[in-house]
Amino acid sequence: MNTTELMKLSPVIPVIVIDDESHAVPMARALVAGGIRVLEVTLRTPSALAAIRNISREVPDAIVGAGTVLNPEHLLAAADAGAQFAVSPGLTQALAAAAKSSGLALLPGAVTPSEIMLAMELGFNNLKFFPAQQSGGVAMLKALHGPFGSTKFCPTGGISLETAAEYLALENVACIGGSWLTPKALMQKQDWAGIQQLAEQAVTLLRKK
Ligand SMILES: O=C(O)C(=O)C[C@H](O)[C@H](O)COP(=O)(O)O
Repeated sequence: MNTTELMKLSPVIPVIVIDDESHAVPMARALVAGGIRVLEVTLRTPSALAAIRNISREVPDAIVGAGTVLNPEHLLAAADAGAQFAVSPGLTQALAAAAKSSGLALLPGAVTPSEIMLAMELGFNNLKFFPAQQSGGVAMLKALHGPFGSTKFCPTGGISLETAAEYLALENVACIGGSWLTPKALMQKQDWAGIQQLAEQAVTLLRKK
């Protein structure tokens, strides 16, 4: 799995926070049943690595990766837990080197021209654009398309079902990320049918051209 393939698999990548390890597998099954296979579990909670491990073992149709990967230790722990990709909010040389040597696909974050140039220098042409809305959103991505015509972005941060289509219509946007598919309230209630419905709604409304 490389990031080009990954970004083609789903118009939207849910950004997931797992507070309770037991929620991971039923939540992943609900998203997959709703048509979303690529899942980003953020390493923000103590349950995250166990969640990745359990999803990768028990939900074979899911392609599970780790989000909030901030350093080589996170990346290696994610790979060890069975993550098939990693997403980071930014990029460092150490993280780039760890991704290269481990072979794990990394989607690193960049928003400014210099950050994008550095990422390209380190071998990354598929980037997360984070935080998307706060960094200038659609207008910023349109402006970046001029000098960086071959770079593809996955904007994430501040995007909702209402604004998602605007992003996906851009030539340099391959997919988007968002937390709205797994809201805390539904997770706490273990409302897996509700999460499946959110996934179905997103898939129906957001087919990438
Ligand atoms: O922790 C990370 O590395 C992240 O990926 C941050 C997420 O992209 C945003 O938290 C998602 O943004 P919202 O959809 O606005 O909630």
